[in-house]
Amino acid sequence: MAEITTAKTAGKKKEVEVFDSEEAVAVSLAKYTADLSEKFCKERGCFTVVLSGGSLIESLRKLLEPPYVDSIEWSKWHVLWVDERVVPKDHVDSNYKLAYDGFLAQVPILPGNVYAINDALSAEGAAEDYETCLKHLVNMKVIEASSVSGFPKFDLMLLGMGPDGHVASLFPGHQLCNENEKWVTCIKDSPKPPPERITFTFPVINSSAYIALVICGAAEAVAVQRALGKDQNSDVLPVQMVSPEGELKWFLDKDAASKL
Ligand SMILES: O=C(O)[C@H](O)[C@@H](O)[C@H](O)[C@H](O)COP(=O)(O)O
Repeated sequence: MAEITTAKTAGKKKEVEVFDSEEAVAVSLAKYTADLSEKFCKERGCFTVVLSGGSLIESLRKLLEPPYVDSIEWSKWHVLWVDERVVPKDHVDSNYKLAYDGFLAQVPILPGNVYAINDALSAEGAAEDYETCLKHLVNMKVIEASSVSGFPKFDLMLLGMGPDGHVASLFPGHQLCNENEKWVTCIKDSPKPPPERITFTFPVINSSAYIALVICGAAEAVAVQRALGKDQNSDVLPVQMVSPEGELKWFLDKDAASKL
């Protein structure tokens, strides 16, 4: 049985759900994503979904099966990345390749609605180019603009977390965690290889309507404990800075939640 904790602070809703297994996380994540897809396709005529790299893509596998594979309005999806490694799109480290091979190639999302980074550019160039792409999509009203922050407001952001508490390519103690003007920026000294990446900034992440933080495995348990337990440590982990305008839901398996 899943354990659920829900809290509302200053109008923001945060829910933490602990599942018995990664399989149960994947089942619930598929329903959560499909329900939001239905809501936004009905309300806005499209659905903007932001992916991260890592194990998240594997956790989306239930969307590739009935009933969701047939019921989701895939042609209304617009897919972007919260972070990407600065490597060619066919490189083993590419988040695009990971998502394409493991997910996108198996559903009828329109190729023109999949926004990969320009892999012909430098890290700085790719970040600027991606920000320009976001601005265009906001102007076209594919992506909403937040009336609170003015930053792009994605319908659903799907985030993983590293054992050190990083999200996207925003690492503990790194100055990029404090970037508050740019929409997309680059890092050239990522502690997790490869070193060059582009990433959305916290103002963009936190303007989201919905964020799912999907965390499985014992390696992440200490960071989960620091973020959700009674933490005495004054250093704030990037994952603790995730605080969307809309709703935040943590999907944890019991190993990730083992220190709570
Ligand atoms: O490009 C990346 O490295 C990812 O976007 C990164 O932020 C990832 O989501 C976390 O590191 C969690 O990865 P795991 O789920 O594989 O632990």
